[in-house]
Amino acid sequence: MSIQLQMLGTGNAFAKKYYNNNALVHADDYTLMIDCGITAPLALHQLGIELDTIDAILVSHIHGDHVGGLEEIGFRGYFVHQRKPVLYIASTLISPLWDHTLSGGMTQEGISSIDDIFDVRPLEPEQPVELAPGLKIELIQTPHIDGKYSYSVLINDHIFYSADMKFQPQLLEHLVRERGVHTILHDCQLYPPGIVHTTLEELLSLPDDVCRTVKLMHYNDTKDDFVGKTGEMEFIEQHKMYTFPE
Ligand SMILES: Nc1ccn([C@@H]2O[C@@H]3COP(=O)(O)O[C@H]3[C@H]2O)c(=O)n1
Ligand SMILES: [Zn+2]
Ligand SMILES: [Zn+2]
Repeated sequence: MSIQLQMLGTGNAFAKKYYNNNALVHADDYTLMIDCGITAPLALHQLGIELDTIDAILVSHIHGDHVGGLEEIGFRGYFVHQRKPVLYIASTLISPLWDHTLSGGMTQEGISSIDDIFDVRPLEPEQPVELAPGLKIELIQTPHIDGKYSYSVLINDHIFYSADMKFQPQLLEHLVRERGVHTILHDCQLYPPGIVHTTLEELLSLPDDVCRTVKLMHYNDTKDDFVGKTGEMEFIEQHKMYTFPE
């Protein structure tokens, strides 16, 4: 079965032309949302996608452009739909997400923990989980902010979806050459220095066989200036539906 991917947004944290870098992954009639940033509820609305068509949300790390929409989604589930959204999240991120991000806005009578709002399904890195027939995910811990956890996602063994991450050429080579990854969706900082992200320059330095698999996302508003300057790597466009072989 093929996987369909639609980015709700492809922008970086400060982009204004593009929504936050969040994705919908469709496997048959199951839909997984990867990250739920500040702009995710608006992007869903603009696309005419109802919340109840999303089967689960997966969180890569705790930054606003990746989790900032969870309060709205959680409250809508609690007060409007009387349904807890399913939340796949690395076990190390559960307490940071609730204690440092969500609890300030959401704690009230009847709501005292993340489990009151979400159907939390803890994940461990390198332990694949089948979410639905035809959709398997595996978290891979990748470096982003020193001292904080962040997890990229391997989809059906062959599609690597980067969380925000510093350049990891050895990991990317390993994924393509040893693990059969055919598509790498990678965050891309167009201007150096990357510091907490991978730059276009770094991605262009990858060997050809790896470079060929890379598609660029999480870019800034001047992305059009770089069209034709990214070698074999193409920019993923928000809202367009892409089909990848399994
Ligand atoms: N050490 C840091 C930490 C964060 N940042 C910026 O803040 C953004 C938070 O969301 P992001 O998508 O991870 O991108 C980060 C950097 O732009 C940064 O530039 N340097
Ligand atoms: Zn980000
Ligand atoms: Zn980040």
